[in-house]
Amino acid sequence: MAPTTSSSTGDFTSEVLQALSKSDPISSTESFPDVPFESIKAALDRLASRSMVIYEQVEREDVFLEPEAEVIVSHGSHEARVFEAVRQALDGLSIQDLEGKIGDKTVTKLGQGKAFKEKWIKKDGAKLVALVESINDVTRDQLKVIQEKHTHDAKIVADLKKRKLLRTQKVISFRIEKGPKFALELVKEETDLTAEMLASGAWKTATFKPYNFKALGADQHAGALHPLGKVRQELRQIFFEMGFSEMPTNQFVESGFWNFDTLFVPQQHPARDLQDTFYVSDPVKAGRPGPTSAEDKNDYETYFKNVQEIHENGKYDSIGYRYPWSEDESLRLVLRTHTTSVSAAMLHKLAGQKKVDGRVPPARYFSIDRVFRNETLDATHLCEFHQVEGVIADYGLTLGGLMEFMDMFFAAMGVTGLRYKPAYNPYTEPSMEIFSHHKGLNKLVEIGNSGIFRPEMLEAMGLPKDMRVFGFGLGLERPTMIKYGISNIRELLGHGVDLNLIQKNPAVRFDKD
Ligand SMILES: N[C@@H](Cc1ccccc1)C(=O)O
Repeated sequence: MAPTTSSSTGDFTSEVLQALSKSDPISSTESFPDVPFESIKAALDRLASRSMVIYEQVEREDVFLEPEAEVIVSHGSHEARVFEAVRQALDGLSIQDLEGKIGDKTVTKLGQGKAFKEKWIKKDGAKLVALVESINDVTRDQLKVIQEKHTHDAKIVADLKKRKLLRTQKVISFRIEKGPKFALELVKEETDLTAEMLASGAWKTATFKPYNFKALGADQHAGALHPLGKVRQELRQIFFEMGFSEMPTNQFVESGFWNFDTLFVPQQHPARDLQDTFYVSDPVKAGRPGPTSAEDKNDYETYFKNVQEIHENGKYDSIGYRYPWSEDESLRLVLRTHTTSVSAAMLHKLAGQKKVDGRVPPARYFSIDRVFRNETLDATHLCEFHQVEGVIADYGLTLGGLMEFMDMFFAAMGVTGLRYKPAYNPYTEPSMEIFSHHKGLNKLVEIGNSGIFRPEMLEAMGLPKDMRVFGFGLGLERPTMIKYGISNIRELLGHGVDLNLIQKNPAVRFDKD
């Protein structure tokens, strides 16, 4: 790289050092009136970081001439011009002639007044005559000083300002003095210790640049949390605080058995149609349900048979659906349409768990994970979404208790004033859709689905007759969109997501109604 001179790089360090060697301290605006503020500041920072100079910023008010004052400096004050015109006319001047000579009515008028007051001229009949040989044009002299120095005696400045001849302007300058390591030359500071320096021994005399611990550092392009992940985390916290434990939902593909049959969804149910469910084409079928680990001692064979029987012939005081149940249909692989398939597996395991005080212990489970439905895509629907699911298994549960629980759960999310509407699910009876009043839309919107699981489902698993199980489900996307003010689901999930939105959305959110 070609060597560059200091002025071509805009580096004023050597100019500053030169100026300081001649007088100390100096003022930046006096020593370098034409150098831009930023260049001076950059040079001073460099020098100060090496203790070569010490500087401080000072603010002062400079005065500048108004256009009228500029005219006075070049032509004399009004009164001086009047006096000069009168003095030059050896036997006096009429007022009209004076006006003609000066060529400006206001200057003539104001100047006359002041010249009279100063006793420089007087009226002699119809004429004006001079009273003195010469005068001192004090105003002009004062303005000349100010034009050069931009400052003067405070009283003079105040007077001239009152006469609207001056304006003031704030000027920022630096007061600069020599620092403890002052020198005329800036020593090159090394930023790296190189192999050459070690080999030549140059490291012994080199000056190293100190670390700048105040530097902000380069942008790290670190990962950012997705809004869905953040709201999911908030919900997990609510569940944990309410005594729930998390279900394993890491299996997106289920058999029809777990996704539908265990939940008493008949094999002809429209939800199982191709239009609603994604079936897996390879492999088409799962094996029969069985233990998920070596420790899993549950009886899957009996359960499988019970499910078949309750569908086909009825059992547990239920007449069932009475249709020829197909094992092939039950073993077809599907992308799970809800996480209730996992709830079913967990409740089945609960039934086989060791009894506590002679009975199946109460339990609370939740999950928040992906489900898949063959939906027509639009601004609020994708063919996959995240389902928030909860189940509570206990004795003596009532529908009123479910409503009270849902009120509490949603209140923890900041949603109050719930309304319930009777609904239908094949696996719950009674079932309720949950609504909340949406202030923005000014109407009730559905925010969840819930119910008490049917005995056909629970007793097939082997759960005791007097155990009741609440279940509920809601989407994670809708509350997230409301909380983050996103109106199109495609901006939240999928390839249309704006990464800026993900990176910029706040870590702390002030929820709006
Ligand atoms: N599975 C239901 C939610 C639900 C779960 C449990 C009981 C009742 C309803 C849904 O997908 O909407």
